[in-house]
Amino acid sequence: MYIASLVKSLSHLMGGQYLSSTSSKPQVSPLMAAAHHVSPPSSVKQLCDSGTLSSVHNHYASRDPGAPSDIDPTLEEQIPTIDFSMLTQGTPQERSLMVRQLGQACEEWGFFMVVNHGVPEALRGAVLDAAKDFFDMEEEKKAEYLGRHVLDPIRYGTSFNSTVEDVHYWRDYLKLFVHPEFHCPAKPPNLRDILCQYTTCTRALGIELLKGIWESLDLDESYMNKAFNLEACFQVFVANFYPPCPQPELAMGLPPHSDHGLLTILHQNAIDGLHVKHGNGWVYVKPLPNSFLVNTGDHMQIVTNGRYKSVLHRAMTNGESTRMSVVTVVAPSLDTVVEPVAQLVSSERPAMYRGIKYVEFLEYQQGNKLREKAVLELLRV
Ligand SMILES: O=C(O)CCC(=O)C(=O)O
Ligand SMILES: [Fe+2]
Repeated sequence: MYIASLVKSLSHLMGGQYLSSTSSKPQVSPLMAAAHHVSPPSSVKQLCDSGTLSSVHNHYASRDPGAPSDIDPTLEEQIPTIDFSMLTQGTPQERSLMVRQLGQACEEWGFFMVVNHGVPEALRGAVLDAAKDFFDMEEEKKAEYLGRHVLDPIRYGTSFNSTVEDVHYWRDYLKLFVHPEFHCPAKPPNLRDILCQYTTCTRALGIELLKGIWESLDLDESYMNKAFNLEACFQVFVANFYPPCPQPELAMGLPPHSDHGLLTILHQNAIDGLHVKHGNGWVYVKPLPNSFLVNTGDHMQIVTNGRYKSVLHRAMTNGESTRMSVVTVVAPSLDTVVEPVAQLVSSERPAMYRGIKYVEFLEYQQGNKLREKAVLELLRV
C-alpha cells in the first residue's frame, strides 16, 4: 500500500516515468523492458573519438549559457579537512577532537577532505589507470556490459539513466556492486585485482569514518552495525569518464544531486570539476594532494533523522581535458529497512522519514531522472 503510493508520487514527480514493481531480486520492469529496445545514445567518448566535434547536440544542453556564475569563491578555503590518522592512531584526546571535527563537518557541510587515510597512492593511481583502460576498450567490448536494469551488478552506460531522461549528461560510467558480493568485468585483465584491493581499502575507510560519525552523535557503534547490517554493507564502485566537451557552457557531467548511501568516497585524476553546494552558493572543489573527498548521502540524512544532511553536488565539464573520478558508496545492506534511529527521534523531533528497504530506494533513485534530492523528499513524513 505504502510502496504503491510512493511509486505514484514518484511517477508524478518524475514526469510520469516510474518502475512498476520492486523486489529484493532484480526484475526488469515493463518500462525498462520497453526501453531496452531503444538503442542507448552513443557514449560521449565515442562521440569525441569520432571526429572533430565543434558543438554538442541539443540533447546535452542542460545548462543556461547566459546564467551568471553561482560559485562562491570565498568558501573554497573553508572546506573541512579530517586527519584520518588521528581517528585511528591518535591519542584519546586527538581522537575525540577529530570526532568532534567530523561531526561538525557532517552537520555544517556534508562534505570534507580526508588526509593521511593510509590508502597507497600507487593503488589510487592504479584504479584510475585501470578504469581508463576499461573506457579505452572498443565500444563492442564494452557493450557486453551495457546496463539492462538498474540493479544489474555490472553496468556500463552513458549519462545517468538515458532511458528516462530528456536531457543527457556528458559522462560515461561503469557501475559495479562490489560488496557483499564482488562483481567486476573480466576485461581489462588487471581491473579485477586492482578493484578488489581498492574497494576493500575504501570500504574499511568508510566503516572507520562511520564509527567516528556515530560517536559524534553518541550512537552506539555495535547497535548501528547491527541495525544497518554494516557487516554485509552494500558497496558500489563507480568510475566516471568525462571527455573534453566542445561546449562546456551548455553541457554538464552530472546535474545537482545527492548520493543514495551513507557515505561517498571519491578521488579524481588531475582535472577538477566537482562542485559542492554550501548554503546558497556552490564551491569549486580543488582537492588537497593525496586526499579523498567524502560526502554524506541520503541514508545518512534518514538514519540521523535530518541531523546530518546529504549534500548536493554536480560535475562540470571542460573543453580541454578528460576528467575522471572514481567513487565508492558505502551503504546499509540491500535488504535493510532503513529509518531514523530511535535515539535521534523524540517528541520534540519526531521521525522525519518513513522507513524503506535500501534496495527499493536504490531502484527508484537509479531508475529515474537524477534530480536534486527528489527521492529523499518523497519519504518525508
Ligand atoms: O565526478 C564527480 O566529481 C562526481 C561524481 C558523482 O557525483 C557521482 O558519481 O555520484
Ligand atoms: Fe554523486
